[in-house]
Amino acid sequence: MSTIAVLGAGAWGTALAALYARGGEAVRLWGRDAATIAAIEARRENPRYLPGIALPPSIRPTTAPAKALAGADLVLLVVPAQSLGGLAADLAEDLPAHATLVLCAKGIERRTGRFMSDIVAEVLPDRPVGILSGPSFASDVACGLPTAVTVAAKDGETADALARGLSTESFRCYASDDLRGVEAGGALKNVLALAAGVVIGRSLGASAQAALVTRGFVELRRLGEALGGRAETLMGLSGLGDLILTCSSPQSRNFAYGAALGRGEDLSGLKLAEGVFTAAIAARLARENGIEAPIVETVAELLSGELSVDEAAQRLLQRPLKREVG
Ligand SMILES: NC(=O)C1=CN([C@@H]2O[C@H](COP(=O)(O)OP(=O)(O)OC[C@H]3O[C@@H](n4cnc5c(N)ncnc54)[C@H](OP(=O)(O)O)[C@@H]3O)[C@@H](O)[C@H]2O)C=CC1
Ligand SMILES: O=C(CO)COP(=O)(O)O
Repeated sequence: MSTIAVLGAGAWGTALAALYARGGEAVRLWGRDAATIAAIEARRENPRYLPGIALPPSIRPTTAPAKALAGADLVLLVVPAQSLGGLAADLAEDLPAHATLVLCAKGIERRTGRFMSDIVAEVLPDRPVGILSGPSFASDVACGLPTAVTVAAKDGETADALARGLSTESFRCYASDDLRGVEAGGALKNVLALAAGVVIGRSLGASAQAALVTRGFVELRRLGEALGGRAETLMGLSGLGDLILTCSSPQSRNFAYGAALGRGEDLSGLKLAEGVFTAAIAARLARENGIEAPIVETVAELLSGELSVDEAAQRLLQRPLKREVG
């Protein structure tokens, strides 16, 4: 049995806590919001982020990071990408010496262009670090529905050990030593899910959706490779797999955000959509690396208000014709 500290009591942190508690691990769930933690303690439910899903009674919720971390073998960091640096710095002194960190956010730090593993390597150097990414909606996982994801680390043995430790009967983890490929896939698919949502929200049709997702995947692969990932990783669960999931389901918050944008609705009060924070920095990284990424760039300009939805669609349709491959 492992002792697992899950840091971040949002939808994904709560779902992972439920998954591993059900699997018989000792799970502590840390959240900064006292009301949410009190509700989990009292009602075995996270009413704010996973309403209606019963949580195992063995989860130990807390607002004290030191309590969550004491004796932990695995520490799952499950806060939004833009908050990871601050949280990692705050934890430094309470982290058990032997604990392996598993980074679960999907994004790129918008101010610096750092990936999640870069942030943690700077703030907590010399720590074993893994990335967990792949098609996995929190509510599915929290309910025990099956899926498969990728767990990556810099070296294959650490990745293998993490994949064994993090797999359960319903949650199948494949190991990878392509850390950058896995984190790039997870971050970039969110930007493309926004675009797919816009297509559906603006009623441009299922054909346009399929065309956009396919050309979006070309961009994900090109940019992911330019940033150091491997093509086969980007074609795996954390790239193509998660792209298929989030570009086709309104259950995806990124897709739902894009759909609301496409319908011209008020966007305030929507749930976390990581692609909103990643789009501009992904577009910048593409430009800096000489990568053609018109969909990513268009999403960034749409979000910044430089383009309207119809102008964005026209811009993509009116690009010069070219060969499909090459
Ligand atoms: N939901 C999903 O299906 C999946 C999500 N992910 C990824 O996991 C990450 C987290 O997403 P998710 O849990 O869904 O997001 P939610 O919006 O559901 O929850 C975010 C949680 O992080 C907390 N938080 C935010 N900022 C900080 C901070 N500075 N310090 C401490 N806690 C903080 C929030 O606390 P508070 O309530 O106090 O604001 C909240 O508990 C994202 O990168 C997402 O892409 C990955 C796979 C699946
Ligand atoms: O990453 C996810 C599923 O794999 C969750 O996607 P959303 O953040 O778009 O809801």
